Amino acid sequence: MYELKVITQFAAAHRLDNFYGKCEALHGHNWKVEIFLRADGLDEAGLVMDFGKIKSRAHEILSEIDHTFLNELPAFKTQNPSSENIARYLFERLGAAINNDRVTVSRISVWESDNTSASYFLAG
Ligand SMILES: Nc1nc2c(c(=O)[nH]1)N=C([C@H](O)[C@H](O)COP(=O)(O)OP(=O)(O)OP(=O)(O)O)CN2
Ligand SMILES: [Zn+2]
Repeated sequence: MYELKVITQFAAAHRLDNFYGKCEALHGHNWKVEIFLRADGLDEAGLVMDFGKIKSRAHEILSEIDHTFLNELPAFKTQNPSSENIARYLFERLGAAINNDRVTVSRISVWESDNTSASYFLAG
């Protein structure tokens, strides 16, 4: 099994409803995003997938949330833009854009700070 990791980032504002603490208030983060891909085999170039293609797909999707107020986006109208929900959202969006019969987005980790992250990943 092969695994790739691409690190990217976005900046956005959010607040957490039903959270009784300072994160109820509007504030922002520079989120670091780790994208993990897995494949059993390689393509004819010996790659899981071109890093450039992964970065390009990620840029397209992250540009929709970069420098936004996450709570106002359709994806987060009915669920808090917590790091957990952002990780699942990006897992689903990037999976739809990248997965093929050989390659799978296997994990997304989003880091709100140097010390705190949340991940969504394929079980098993
Ligand atoms: N499991 C989660 N916990 C928290 C999330 C989250 O997305 N998932 N988010 C927050 C807030 O977004 C908040 O901005 C971060 O809070 P916190 O780490 O407590 O605050 P600081 O970055 O200021 O760090 P300190 O060093 O503790 O001051 C909260 N929790
Ligand atoms: Zn926050």
